[in-house]
Amino acid sequence: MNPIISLKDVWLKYDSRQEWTLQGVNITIYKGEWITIIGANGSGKSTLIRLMNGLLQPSVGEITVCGMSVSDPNNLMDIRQNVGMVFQNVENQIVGLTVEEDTRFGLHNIGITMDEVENRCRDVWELLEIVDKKDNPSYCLSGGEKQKLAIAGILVIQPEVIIFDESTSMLDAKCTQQMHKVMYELYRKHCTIIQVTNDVEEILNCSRLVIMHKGSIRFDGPPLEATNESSIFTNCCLLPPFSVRMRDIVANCGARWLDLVSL
Ligand SMILES: Nc1ncnc2c1ncn2[C@@H]1O[C@H](COP(=O)(O)OP(=O)(O)OP(=O)(O)O)[C@@H](O)[C@H]1O
Repeated sequence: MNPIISLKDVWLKYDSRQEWTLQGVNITIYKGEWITIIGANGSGKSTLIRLMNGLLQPSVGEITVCGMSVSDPNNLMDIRQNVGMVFQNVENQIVGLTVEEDTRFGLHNIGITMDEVENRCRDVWELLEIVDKKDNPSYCLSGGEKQKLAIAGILVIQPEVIIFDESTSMLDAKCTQQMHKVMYELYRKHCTIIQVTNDVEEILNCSRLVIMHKGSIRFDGPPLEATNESSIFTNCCLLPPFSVRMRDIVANCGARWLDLVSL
C-alpha cells in the first residue's frame, strides 16, 4: 500500500509558547482509510491535522503528502488540492451567494470542461441531498445545510483526502447521522477520511482510531482493540464509549457481559 500522508518524528512548538505542542508524532496514513482522531481538549488534534495540509509547518520532522514535502512552498497548492479540510466553523468557508455559486467556486481555473463542472456539482448535491437547495441564497441556509455546502465545495474538487475537523459538533442528531452516512459513502468510494471529534461515540464508525494525549499519539489501531481495554481512554482523560462503560459496570457487579448480550 502507498502512504498518502506520512509524518516522521514531528515536533511542533508555537512561537508564543514555551512548551512543545506536538512531541515526536509518527503516523502513516494509507489510501482508503477512515481515521478518527480523538483526545482531550488541547491534546493537539487540530494542530496535527493542520500540519497535514500545510496550514502549519513542523518545527522538527518530515511530512509528506502524496509524495510531496509540505516544507517546499512550491508544493502547497497541490497539497491543498489533494487534502480538503472541512472546518468546525463553516461560515468562513462559504463564499458564494447561492448554493450553486458556492459549490462551483473552487472549480474555476482547475482546467475542467463546463460539462464536467455540471456533473461534479450534481453528483455532490445528490450525495448530500441538497439538489433542491441549489438556487437558495447561502446565507439563508440552516447550520446543517451550511455544513453540507462547505462539504460540497470540497467534494467537487475530488481531493484524495478529506479532513473533517469537529464537523458534527454543531449539528443535531439527524444531521449528524446524515453526515456519518456521507462519510461512509465517501469511504466506500475509497476516499481517505480523517475525522477529528470530541464525541467518543463516533469512534465506532472508523477503520482506525488515533488517540492523542498531551501532544503525542497514545493509541493507533482498530477501534475494537481500544474498546477492549477501557483504561486506554481513561489514561488519556477520556470517558470510554457508553457501551464500554456499561460493559465494565456489569462486569464489576459480577454479572457476565456475554450472558447479557446473548439475551
Ligand atoms: N495558534 C496557536 N498559538 C499558540 N498556541 C496554540 C495555537 N493553537 C493552539 N495552541 C495551543 O496548542 C495546544 C493544542 O491545541 P489544539 O487546538 O491542537 O488542541 P485540540 O486537541 O484540537 O483541542 P480542542 O479539542 O480543544 O479543539 C493547546 O494548548 C492550545 O492552546
